[in-house]
Amino acid sequence: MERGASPRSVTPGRQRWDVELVRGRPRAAETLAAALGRVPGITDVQANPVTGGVLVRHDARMPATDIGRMVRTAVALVAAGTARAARPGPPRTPAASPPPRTGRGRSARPVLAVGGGIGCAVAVGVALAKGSAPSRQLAAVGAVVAATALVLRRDWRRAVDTSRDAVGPGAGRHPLVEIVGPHRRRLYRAAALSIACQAAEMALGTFLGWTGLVLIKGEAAPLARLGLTAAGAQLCGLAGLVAAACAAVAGLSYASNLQWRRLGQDIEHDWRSRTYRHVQHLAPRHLEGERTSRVAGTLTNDVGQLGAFFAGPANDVLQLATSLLILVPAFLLLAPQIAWIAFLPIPVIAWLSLRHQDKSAAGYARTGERRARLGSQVINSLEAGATVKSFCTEDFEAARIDDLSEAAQASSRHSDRDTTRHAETVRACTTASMAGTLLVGGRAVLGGTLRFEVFSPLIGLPQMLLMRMSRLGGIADQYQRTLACYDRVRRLRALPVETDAGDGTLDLPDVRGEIVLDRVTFAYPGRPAALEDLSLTIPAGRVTALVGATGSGKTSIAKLLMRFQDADSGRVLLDGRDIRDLRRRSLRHAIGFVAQDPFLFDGTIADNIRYGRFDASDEAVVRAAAMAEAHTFVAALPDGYDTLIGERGASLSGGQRQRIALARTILRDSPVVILDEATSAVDNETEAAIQRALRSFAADRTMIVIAHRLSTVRQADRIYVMDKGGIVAEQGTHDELLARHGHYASLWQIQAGALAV
Ligand SMILES: Nc1ncnc2c1ncn2[C@@H]1O[C@H](COP(=O)(O)OP(=O)(O)OP(=O)(O)O)[C@@H](O)[C@H]1O
Repeated sequence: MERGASPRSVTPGRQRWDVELVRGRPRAAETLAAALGRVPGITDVQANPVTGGVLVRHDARMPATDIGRMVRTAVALVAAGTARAARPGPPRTPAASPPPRTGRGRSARPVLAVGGGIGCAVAVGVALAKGSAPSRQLAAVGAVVAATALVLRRDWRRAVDTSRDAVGPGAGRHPLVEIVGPHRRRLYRAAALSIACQAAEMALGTFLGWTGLVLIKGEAAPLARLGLTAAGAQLCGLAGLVAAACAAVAGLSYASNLQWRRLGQDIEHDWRSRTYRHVQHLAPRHLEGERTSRVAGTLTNDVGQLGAFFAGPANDVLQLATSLLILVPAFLLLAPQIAWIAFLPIPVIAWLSLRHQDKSAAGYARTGERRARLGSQVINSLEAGATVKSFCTEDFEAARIDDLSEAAQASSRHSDRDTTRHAETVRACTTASMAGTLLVGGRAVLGGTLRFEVFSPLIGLPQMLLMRMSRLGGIADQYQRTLACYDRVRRLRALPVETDAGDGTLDLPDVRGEIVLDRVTFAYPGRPAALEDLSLTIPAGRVTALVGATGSGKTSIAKLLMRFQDADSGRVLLDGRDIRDLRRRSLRHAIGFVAQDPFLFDGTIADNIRYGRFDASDEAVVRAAAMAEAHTFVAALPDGYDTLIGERGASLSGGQRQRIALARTILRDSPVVILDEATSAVDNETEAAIQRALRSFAADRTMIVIAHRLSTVRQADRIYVMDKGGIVAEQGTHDELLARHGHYASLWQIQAGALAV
């Protein structure tokens, strides 16, 4: 690895890099992306601060080594800039400085914080050295509280700042506030119940302490003050109070746990639905760069973690805070001389937890990334089961998973070591504080400055608190995981959805279906042009065929018509209207499309044919199936149209799948139909039958047939023969093209077997 940047994959026009510098640093990621984006020939740069991955798309004609050099130079420059920014020194140039914040400048904050901290420390020092006993104790506890507040405030602000640096919805608010979103009411309800439960638990602890006092000293003073003077009466009274407190704790704990869990589930459901809806509306080009399993991982695991944090650790934090709010005043009031030692570990633990969080952030991001890669490979290998078996590469695949699993395990091992060390340090702090409270409190009791009856009930309470605090390590861990997951969710939601510049609609019965490509040039990011200055006309109500060399841009034309992609220059017109002036939904309703590799859903055959026209009658389904030559084989199945076909239609043959997909498009009855190699997997005889059936279907609509098998397009009204680089080499009817003795004619001869004779 060179200066923290190493190439992960290099393909023509595209390189993926792992850049340590940007991991966990959104600003550095943005700067690097902006710097590289300005390099001529680089068309697109995406730098992911969560994973440290940098995707560079560039002109495929540029040598990969040049791009590599530029990436390394840019990383070195950004690293130098980051180091300069981190050092105190001359102010940065305005271009490199972050935008000014509102109110007091950001740079003033540390100075104020340090100034304030020094001021507080001096005040505390003076009070401790010169003050009276109560003021000394107050100052000590005040220092503990102030230190805790400073540490927590720093973390809160940092999370908000990171959020502000980020892109997408919710940027600028604390992630936890953003995660709760519209469920604040339930959060408040759950919090109120938790607080009440905590108070009941404290009361129970106090009553148990008093019971001990009655047994040891014969009476508990607070009860005597209430009129219960006899030990027996006090014990009976205490039994009642303990029973009531127990019932209250049980009831409140049940209700609050239920509320927290419901909150977790609501958050999970809400984020999953919203994010999934967003993903459904993403522009296809944005999803092409993402691995499906990675997106699925975000929608399941990451979103699950958002809910899980509120179902568990958030409740723990609140209980801890409530305990503190009750105990700090109680101690200050009743036993100020031991308050500082009882609460001393709080800022220490808070600081340790946040330092752990700093250290573990990159680790979690790395582990998440490696797990995503592992998950993706597992799914890929399973889906490629037949290929793997036919190539006898089971061992190779197993070794591949082994390696990825090992890498994921190694990075979690590292994080686990840190997490365990942190948890144990926290436990050591809490135990030390417990011992310290006992010793200092015990000395105060022996010295007569603290009454035993006060010390006795109080001693159990901080223990309860400290036990809870020992969980702070785990809570910080969960918090960190949640932030990492939230970041991934937010990045997914920041990908742009399809928007409509125009708001034109189409009245389907009025669509004639004339399509014109007017000097269209189109290139996939970082690739040479797939279509170059292409002009062609597809007449309305006719069958037009696109044939020609593989990779000559036939499918790309279909994608432009459907607006899965947009032309870089030139226009695509439908009935004389630029399709960019139309609403996408309206345009897509007007076009039926059978893709080269059609997707069938896990469900019945009827469900799949009905997909997109869910209200179609059974008769209409059967008619469409008959037209696609599917009815005979479907009717022969034991369950007919109710046959379950498995994931992606796994229990059907390739040709059967194609016919179901064709029936689905026929049922949709759109005025324009594009068949992209729609019958490539069916035998010649069946295809001829489909052609005959489609003739009546095509009578009043525009059909575009993309095919390699020329017999499929023989009857077309016009045939365009495409050549590499998306240009039209020849055009005409089948007979006209044969008469030209050009490319089409030789293709026909090859396919007809004439040359073989
Ligand atoms: N998603 C993509 N990203 C980058 N390049 C792509 C993408 N899809 C297609 N291409 C490239 O665009 C060019 C045209 O591809 P297209 O699929 O339109 O060709 P085609 O004529 O339909 O090929 P075939 O007959 O093999 O289906 C090819 O060079 C291909 O590699």
